[in-house]
Amino acid sequence: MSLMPVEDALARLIDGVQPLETELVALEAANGRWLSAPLASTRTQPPFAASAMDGYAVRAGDIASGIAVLTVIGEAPAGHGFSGHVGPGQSVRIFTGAPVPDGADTILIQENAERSGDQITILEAPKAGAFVRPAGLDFSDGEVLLEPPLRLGYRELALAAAMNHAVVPVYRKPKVAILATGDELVRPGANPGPDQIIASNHAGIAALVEDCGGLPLDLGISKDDPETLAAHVRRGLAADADILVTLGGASVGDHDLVQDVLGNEGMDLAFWRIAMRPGKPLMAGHLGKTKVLGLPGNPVSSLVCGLLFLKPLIAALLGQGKAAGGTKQATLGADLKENDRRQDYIRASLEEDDKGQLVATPFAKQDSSMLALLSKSGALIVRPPHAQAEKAGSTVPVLPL
Ligand SMILES: Nc1nc2c(c(=O)[nH]1)N[C@H]1C(S)=C(S)[C@@H](COP(=O)(O)OP(=O)(O)OC[C@H]3O[C@@H](n4cnc5c(N)ncnc54)[C@H](O)[C@@H]3O)O[C@H]1N2
Ligand code: MOO
Repeated sequence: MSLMPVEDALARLIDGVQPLETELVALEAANGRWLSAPLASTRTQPPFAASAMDGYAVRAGDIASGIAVLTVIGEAPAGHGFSGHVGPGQSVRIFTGAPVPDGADTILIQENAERSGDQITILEAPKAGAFVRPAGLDFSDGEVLLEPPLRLGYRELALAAAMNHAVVPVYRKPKVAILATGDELVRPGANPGPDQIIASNHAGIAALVEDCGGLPLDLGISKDDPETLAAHVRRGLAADADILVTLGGASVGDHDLVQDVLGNEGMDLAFWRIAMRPGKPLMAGHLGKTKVLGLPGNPVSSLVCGLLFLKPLIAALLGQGKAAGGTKQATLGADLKENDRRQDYIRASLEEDDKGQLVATPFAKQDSSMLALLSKSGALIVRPPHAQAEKAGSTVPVLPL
């Protein structure tokens, strides 16, 4: 049985995937969304030379000539500029954020002035231009400050607001329908029968979808019979899912019906069975406009395949092009034996040694049903097919989790 290399499968899955449509969303709803077009400022910020401190707007020339006392001729709070002109020997009471009045060019902070009526005595002379923010210090009208690929977070949203955008263009969230399969499965919180277990993959994959910027859609659990499975699949298609993820039923057992049922529904198969561990029975195809990803049932296989395949697929739909590999180099913390033909993703702890170097130590047990072990893992050590035995202390690529 030939198995497809991981890189080939990933390329087949991602190549030619076009980003989804753009929608305009209010800033309040845009946290975590992926920007779909460059965003230029509609303003210069600050739009005028502004005071950075509370104090007095003065003339640098007066200070240089050694004047010690100035007359206060008006006031400029933030939002209310002083409309007159500051002449020699004069100053204006000013507050942080207010426009520096015409004629003035320097701020004397109030701690360094003593006021008496409309006179101030300079206690400590400011440097010329002190505490004045020139117009455009932050950015200028027309400047492109945010560009895709970019996920909008708190800093970007504050900046978009300062640029005077109330709405931003973002890619529509990919809708990911998730369907678990198996007579043995019940939802978390239910009472399992004696031969049943709790369906766990759904919760993990849905969270991963959200982390990637997608919208998970729960299609529930289908029994292992073709009609029920087909009905669930049709519900996913009717909901206009961009991606249909099936969980389990992807292997070769008599009750692994997913591929047959999807085939009957008209799926074009792109690939099935990958040279990787965990995750060998991974399957992909498309049903009309809906991309289909069949993840293996074993929980760790499901989540690792989600990370390696579903995540880049969602990224491509959100305009991120080819997602980077994301591996780092780490020192191996224990010996590894030689690898077979499947690319291995070995669950490992990840720690920093006293020199700040990452150390990845593989766990002894690697069964693909062990979720507790996965949650303890800091990284997956990536072992290419047929990799030679490796001694502790050598350098290996790791995928931090
Ligand atoms: N004769 C062979 N048997 C198997 C092969 C093979 O090549 N030849 N491949 C094995 C590998 S590798 C994997 S991975 C599994 C995956 O098979 P399926 O995708 O068909 O998954 P199921 O058989 O439905 O389930 C496997 C296992 O995972 C549990 N499961 C399923 N769904 C969930 C869920 N949503 N939440 C939690 N646990 C789930 C299920 O109860 C089984 O224990 O096949 C091997 N067999
Ligand atoms: O691929 Mo399976 O995921 O080895 O358990």
